[in-house]
Amino acid sequence: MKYVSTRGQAPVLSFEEAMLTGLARDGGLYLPETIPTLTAEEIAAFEGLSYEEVAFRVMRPFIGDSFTDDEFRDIIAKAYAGFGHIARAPLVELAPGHFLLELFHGPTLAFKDFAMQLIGQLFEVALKRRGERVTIVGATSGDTGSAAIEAFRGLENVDVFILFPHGRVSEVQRRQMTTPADANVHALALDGDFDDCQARLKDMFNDFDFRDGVKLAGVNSINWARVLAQVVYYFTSAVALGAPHRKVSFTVPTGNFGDIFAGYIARRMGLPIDRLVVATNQNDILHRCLSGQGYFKGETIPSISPSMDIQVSSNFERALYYAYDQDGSAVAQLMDELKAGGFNVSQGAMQALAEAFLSGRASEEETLTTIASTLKQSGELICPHTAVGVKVAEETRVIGTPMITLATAHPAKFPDAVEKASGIRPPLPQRMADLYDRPERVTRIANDLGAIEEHIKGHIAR
Ligand SMILES: Cc1ncc(COP(=O)(O)O)c(C=O)c1O
Ligand SMILES: N[C@@H](CCOP(=O)(O)O)C(=O)O
Repeated sequence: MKYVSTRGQAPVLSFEEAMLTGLARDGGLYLPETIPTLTAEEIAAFEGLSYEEVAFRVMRPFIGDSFTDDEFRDIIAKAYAGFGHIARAPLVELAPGHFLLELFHGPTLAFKDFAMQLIGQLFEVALKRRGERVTIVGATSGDTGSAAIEAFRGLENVDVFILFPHGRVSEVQRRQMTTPADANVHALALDGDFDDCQARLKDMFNDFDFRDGVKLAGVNSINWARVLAQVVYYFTSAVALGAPHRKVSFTVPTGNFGDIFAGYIARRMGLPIDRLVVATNQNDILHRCLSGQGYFKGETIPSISPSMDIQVSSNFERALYYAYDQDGSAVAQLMDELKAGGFNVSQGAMQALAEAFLSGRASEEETLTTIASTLKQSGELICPHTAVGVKVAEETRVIGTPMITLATAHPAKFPDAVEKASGIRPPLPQRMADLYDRPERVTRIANDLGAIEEHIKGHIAR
């Protein structure tokens, strides 16, 4: 299995190399050269299997010879052992035909744990075997950062630096990043928004002296392994509702487009997905683009679903690559135009995107109302990101086809918004009950590439 860049100018790599490399050296994102498929019989056979076994069968064809079967099974087992639910990703019925896929039973209470716990194990095995050490830098709007810290804290061969937008994450998210005491963990509060954090991260990858000097690695969904791990729960949930014998639809609260893109991959692997719906908050650049208005950056307005406050949606580049018939130079041209403010999508590519995705948006008011109405109708207390999904799913689902909305975070990560909407302040799980009492450790940093690079160079373990 070989991996190629969306911009067509970077070395072709193995799974392990692509995972450790992060951003391609031409600025693009790695994708498998071909997408393996599963037959209807192979998918039907997932029924009744453990999450771990399905994870093995779905991901194995993408791994090539980077890990042996025994190694890979062992890694998967360790990755999900700490989840607080035996099903790992349980389904809950909200209303007849509308289901929530609860993705918040991992250690940091968001869907990011599914991929991050896995790649923590994958990195550890690969780095030990190679005798290498890496510097992981991550950009976060709140959830990737805490999941990465949890997955990599205390590991011998890794330093972790997380850039988060100062004042734009929830207090729980911030404390999850600033309270771990491990020496290899560094939380950096950047003066800017998430797009600034992600832009500086990509700048670091494109600064080859720095990149090679610190052995930079990435665990954002830049990293293909992150997306791959998220493909699995599309299969487990769809099969639980009758796939491949019937179609199912998904609505995905979306920001950086990694989670919905994993659904797109599941469909291309053979999972019969009917509707794949992108749900955005008031930062609705993706909804506007999928509605035919081009992809033009605006100001990011802070919302009550802060993890989705994103304008430059990294994985949309991967969707564009397929929409433009895998033409790397066309994608590179669009990404150049994006630097100058945005681009229009060609008619053919727009048609391909429209065949793949539907979209919708929820305003702040609609998000609050949905938290309240969902509680009233089903007894489920949901986080604001999930509420964006539920609202859009209700508008786009069709009778006769089950709709699965991805519940991407636990409501306790966003207690202020949830309390405002429902009157209930969701408590943190017992194991995190002292989060507000733990001392914080954080460095405030300017939105300046040189300053960030100097800080990292001065703080990596030698
Ligand atoms: C809770 C939550 N919901 C939804 C999203 C959006 O997911 P994605 O960035 O994969 O589109 C994020 C951020 O990634 C998130 O943290
Ligand atoms: N919402 C994310 C943003 C980063 O997304 P990623 O999937 O590329 O890591 C977050 O919570 O940090």
